[in-house]
Amino acid sequence: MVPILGQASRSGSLTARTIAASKTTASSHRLSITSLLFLLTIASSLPPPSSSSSPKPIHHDPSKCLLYIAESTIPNAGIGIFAGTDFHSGQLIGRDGWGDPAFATIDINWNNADPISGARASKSQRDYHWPLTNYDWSSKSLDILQEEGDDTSMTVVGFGAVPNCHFSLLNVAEHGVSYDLAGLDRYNSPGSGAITPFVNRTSTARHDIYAGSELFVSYGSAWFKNRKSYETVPVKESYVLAQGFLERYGLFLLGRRKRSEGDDVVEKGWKLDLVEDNMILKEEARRDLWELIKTFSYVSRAREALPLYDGIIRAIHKGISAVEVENSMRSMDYLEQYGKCVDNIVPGNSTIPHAGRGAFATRFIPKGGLVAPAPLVHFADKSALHMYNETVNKKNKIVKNSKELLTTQLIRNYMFGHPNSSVVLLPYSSNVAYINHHATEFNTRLQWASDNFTAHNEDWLYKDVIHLEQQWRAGLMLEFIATRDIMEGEEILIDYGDRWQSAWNQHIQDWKPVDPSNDYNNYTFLTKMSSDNAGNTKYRRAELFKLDGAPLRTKDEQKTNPYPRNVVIKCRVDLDIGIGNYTHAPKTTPFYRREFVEDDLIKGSKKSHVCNILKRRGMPRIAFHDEDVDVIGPFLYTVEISNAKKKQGKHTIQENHEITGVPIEAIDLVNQKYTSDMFLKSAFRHEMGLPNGLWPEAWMNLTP
Ligand SMILES: C[S@@+](CC[C@H](N)C(=O)[O-])C[C@H]1O[C@@H](n2cnc3c(N)ncnc32)[C@H](O)[C@@H]1O
Repeated sequence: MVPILGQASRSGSLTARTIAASKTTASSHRLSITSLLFLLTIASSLPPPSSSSSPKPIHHDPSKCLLYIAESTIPNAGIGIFAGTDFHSGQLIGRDGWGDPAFATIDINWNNADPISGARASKSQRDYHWPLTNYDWSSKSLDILQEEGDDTSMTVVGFGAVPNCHFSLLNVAEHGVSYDLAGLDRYNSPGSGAITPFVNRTSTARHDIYAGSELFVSYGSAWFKNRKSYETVPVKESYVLAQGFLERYGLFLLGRRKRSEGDDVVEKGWKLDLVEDNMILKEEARRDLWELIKTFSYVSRAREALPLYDGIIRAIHKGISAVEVENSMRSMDYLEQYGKCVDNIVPGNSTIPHAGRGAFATRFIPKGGLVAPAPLVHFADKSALHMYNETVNKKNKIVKNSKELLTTQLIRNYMFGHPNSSVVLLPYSSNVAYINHHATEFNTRLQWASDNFTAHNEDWLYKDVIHLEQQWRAGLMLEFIATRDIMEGEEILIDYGDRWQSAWNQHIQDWKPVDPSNDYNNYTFLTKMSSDNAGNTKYRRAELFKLDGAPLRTKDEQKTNPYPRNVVIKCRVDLDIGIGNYTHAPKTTPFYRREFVEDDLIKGSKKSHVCNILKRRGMPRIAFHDEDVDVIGPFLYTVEISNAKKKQGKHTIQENHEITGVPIEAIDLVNQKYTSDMFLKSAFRHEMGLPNGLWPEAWMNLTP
């Protein structure tokens, strides 16, 4: 993912009203600045651009390579991802089993803070090199209920990282992740805590997609609005404004521009008159005018959304997105010649003990063939991945203890590195993160991208680490190549190298399962949690209390039969339902009581609140006559949510809620921060190695 780049310059802040009254000498070849300003500001809020609809039937052909990476159709946007066949509306993008993993990075600013003052590093100031800044997702956006740490950011490789965002062409919808430990348990596997449990993030087609189309996902308008260097990139509303502008421009070309409010000159069918002979400006003048509009120094997102000159009339007739779609397709010949297939592997359960998941071939791959491309995000300084214990500084502030390095972020296990180099590399295309190691029975090897592919700057391999540090955009690529014929269904394996193998051997030797009768001391390595653990009984993974089908315990029952301290109860309810706006901040905390409604589940999926269970009631017995069994229906719960904070204008309002009739689907038991397996002291951490001779000499800046 390298988002669309807009022009960086911006000047002035002209408002529509102040200049809309300017008169335009439309017949004149030379345009005055006021007429230009008029044109620049007549944008109005007409309906959004209509999407193109093609009569061509959709034909999904799973025998083809379903997805390619290739140079994006957006200028300067690096690589993008393209459909290799048609996809029906709603269809999974990829094939069965396809789903991307997400990696939680924890307290990255705190861990990179100044060790003396405790001043946190800031991502936006980029005072440490954290190139995933532009790839991070919030836990909420991935439907994750369990916050792993105080400040968690999620990196999603594959569809969370490769596709670009183009708000008028969004054709792919992304979904939440699942939580799944792949059977690696702290009580039975040395692999526990070494792999990510956040997996299977799927993507589906928002509408029918034709082969050759570039795929676009939404980063959300806020992504662009929060980043200075993207201040001119069009967001959703920019296309509405630009389309409105075009409609008025079309009238202007016919000499029928609106003179004042209420002047109804937009008669039906006027667009049919938009032919050369009817236009009041000659072709050359129209071209100059458009050139002026597109290059005038007043830059805005809406202006950047306007089409190029050749697309104006089509955009007026069919909508801007219809024109953009035409420009965002690549031919199959192009994709086969210049693209790289990312559909040769899918995730599955690994054949290797304790490894978790692996990657499996979807088709026969001949010896020497491309298994998968691996575009890379480079980290110039791997110490950014360090995680420290805490200490108290002179000002009584909890800061990192830079002398007590505890471990490194989990994502390190998914990176390539070298002990003599501060550089580490994260492959970010789909499914390559799942490729496991075998020292002898590997069937795949790595090489640098060989054909000057757009995503790979070979010269970076010969430049030093300082040069790499200055590059904030991804620009390197490895390729996974078959070392022998690989059959459909075989697990893809590479050799991570001798150092990785020795580290794993040592880990297996040292590893001991957690003692289930006394593991509260083990469940986190951070002393910041230890006061919370004091006197606690034991740890049991939260979700298990729901899976075993037992009714959830009420607050009263928990007095004698408590859940372990690592368990947090969360309710998915929408606290706005039935509550209007406040005209002023209330003096006492308002209390609301109501019955659970279906809308809670729909809207509440992203609104999850820590809650208490007050009461439980069983549903009447239900008889399934066809199966001739009686079953007890699920329980319904009364829950309380205390001191829920709500922002309204400049006020922060606290409310208390009691909601009755809450079904089990809306109640989640999640693990408290810092208590999941990735925080085990014993969890394995080691980067993967590249084959001898592949790691660039120019990056060897450390002595081991
Ligand atoms: C790049 S990831 C591979 C995908 C990973 N298996 C998963 O489920 O997400 C590398 C990690 O997988 C596990 N792994 C890979 N090869 C392994 C092997 N041969 N034996 C045990 N664990 C392995 C280790 O935890 C390693 O740190």
